[in-house]
Amino acid sequence: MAKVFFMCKYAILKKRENEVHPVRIRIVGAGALGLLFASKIAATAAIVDLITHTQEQSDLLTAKGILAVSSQEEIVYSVDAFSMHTITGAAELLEPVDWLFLMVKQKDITAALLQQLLLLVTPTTRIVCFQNGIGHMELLKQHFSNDRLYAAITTEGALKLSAASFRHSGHGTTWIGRLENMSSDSVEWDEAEIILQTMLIEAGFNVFLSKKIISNIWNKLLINAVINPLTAILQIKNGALLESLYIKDLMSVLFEEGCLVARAANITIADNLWEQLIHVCEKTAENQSSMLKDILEGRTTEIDWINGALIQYANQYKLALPTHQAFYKMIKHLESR
Ligand SMILES: NC(=O)C1=CN([C@@H]2O[C@H](COP(=O)(O)OP(=O)(O)OC[C@H]3O[C@@H](n4cnc5c(N)ncnc54)[C@H](OP(=O)(O)O)[C@@H]3O)[C@@H](O)[C@H]2O)C=CC1
Ligand SMILES: CC(C)(CO)C(=O)C(=O)O
Repeated sequence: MAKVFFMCKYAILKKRENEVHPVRIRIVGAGALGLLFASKIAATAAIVDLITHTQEQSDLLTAKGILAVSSQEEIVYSVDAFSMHTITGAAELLEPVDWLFLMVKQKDITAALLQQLLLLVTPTTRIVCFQNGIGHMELLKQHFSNDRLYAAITTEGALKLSAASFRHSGHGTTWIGRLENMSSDSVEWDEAEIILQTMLIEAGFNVFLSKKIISNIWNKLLINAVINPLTAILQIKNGALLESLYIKDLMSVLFEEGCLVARAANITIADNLWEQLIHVCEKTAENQSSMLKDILEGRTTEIDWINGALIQYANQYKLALPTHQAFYKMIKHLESR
């Protein structure tokens, strides 16, 4: 039987005694990624709270903590959790935070959520968006200035098992970067950014600060735009994509069409991006992609922000993306069943 450990606030508070100002993090979205980051951060000297969608989930998390499940052990992390609906009526009761991590899906970034976010931050809170795909940062920019907006790209893998438990399905790397333009030689990371990176490394994440986050976002987008729709339509795990020459041909066509758009948008594509794509399939061979999971569980997918977004850019540049168009329509059909 797996061993169960309890990480309680008492131990964490004791650890904080000598600290001048522990970094404060607020995580919006207590799904797979939110539970992973909240639990690992809760085990450091940082202070973290979680904003859930429902009252039921915040009550459960407050009472029982987050259960991190692995094949060797189960660990319970105690966290503060509040539901979005309760706190928007009494946001002044929340502690101010240094960083807000936005960990909802693309479809959840609605006008209402953006209004609610305004209540969860102070003018100095910086916001980091972890979504796969593109389109979300444009929405965020309508409400927050560029100098406090960050994007993150992560290859961590997390699976939500229940409202208060998750499995860390794959260790990866996370790149965090300011949205405002940074020329590669003139960058000095400020103290808050270094503190955040140090804390996340202490929490067990492999984290880099990136001067080219837009290019990181697009490079991951080009990978997701191949793996996600193919695995979702064929209903196979990521590794199985590499087992057929026919599928590899399709991967290559999707990849080349995606690169066409990225080049038109002036994005730097990594020289070895195709090799990276193959490596992702190998490294996550046993995983179901997020799009396959969404389809199997009857949820809408992030296709509109992945292949759909590429198609929109292509229209703007008058480029044809017939294969992405076809896959987009097939996923939309599967979503509508
Ligand atoms: N999981 C992973 O391994 C990775 C995920 N990502 C990206 O991270 C993002 C999140 O993914 P993931 O964690 O898997 O998704 P999940 O669906 O597991 O989590 C999203 C969470 O956001 C909550 N939510 C939705 N709307 C609101 C709201 N208005 N207020 C508060 N909470 C809300 C949902 O609550 P409810 O379900 O109750 O509606 C849900 O708990 C996605 O864009 C994904 O592409 C990137 C890399 C890896
Ligand atoms: C990289 C990949 C394809 C891993 O499954 C992913 O990000 C996803 O499933 O959305």
